[in-house]
Amino acid sequence: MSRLAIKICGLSTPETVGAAIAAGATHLGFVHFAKSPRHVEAEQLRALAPIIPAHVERVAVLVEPTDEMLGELVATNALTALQLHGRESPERVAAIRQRFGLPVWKAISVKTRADIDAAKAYAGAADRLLFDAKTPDGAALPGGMGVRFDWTLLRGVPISIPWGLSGGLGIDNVAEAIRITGAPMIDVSSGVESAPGIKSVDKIMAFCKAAQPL
Ligand SMILES: O=C(O)c1ccccc1NCC(=O)[C@H](O)[C@H](O)COP(=O)(O)O
Repeated sequence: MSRLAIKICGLSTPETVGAAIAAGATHLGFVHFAKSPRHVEAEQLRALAPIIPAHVERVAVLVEPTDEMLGELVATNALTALQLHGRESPERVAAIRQRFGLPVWKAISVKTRADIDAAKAYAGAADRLLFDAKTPDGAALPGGMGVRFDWTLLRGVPISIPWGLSGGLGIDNVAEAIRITGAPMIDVSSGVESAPGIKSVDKIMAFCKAAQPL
């Protein structure tokens, strides 16, 4: 069985980036979305990059980004993937992948089984799907709100490209989420925070341990 991939999302400081790496995270997420308490600018990303070893992936999280915005982030040379967390169409996902030459992930907002079925449209366009909970209507953010969906919706669903599970994961439920879904990758943000946008070193450590019990 291959190793579980763990993405700690919404990082912004050297201390918490270091903690995620030490805890065994395989992927680090950096949110570039002005309304988010986790927003990082391209300059912050550039400054954090040197402390991240090459084997750890760095993923920018964006919501319906313009090409100009993408160009600025990709030019930092700090990234290994782009995660699109808005209403980007399969055509837009494919165009971004072709233009910027990085793997592109598509977040799929899930409330019902139909949302999961609709994700099939991204096969061939996205390099990875991230099944995340749909945030409430009118919410300020499309992710990072600690909302979970019914994990049993993923049971028995054939998914033809790499994928991950996200939304409302935390120290107390991550093992159960993996058991129910068989997710090869998990992603967490608010579940390892002490306040919105403030990552907790202790919670990052505990989460990674809970996800990979010996
Ligand atoms: O985290 C944010 O602030 C954010 C803002 C805009 C778009 C996406 C965002 N986060 C996406 C993520 O990948 C989160 O890790 C994911 O939604 C899970 O969050 P949580 O339920 O808090 O663990």
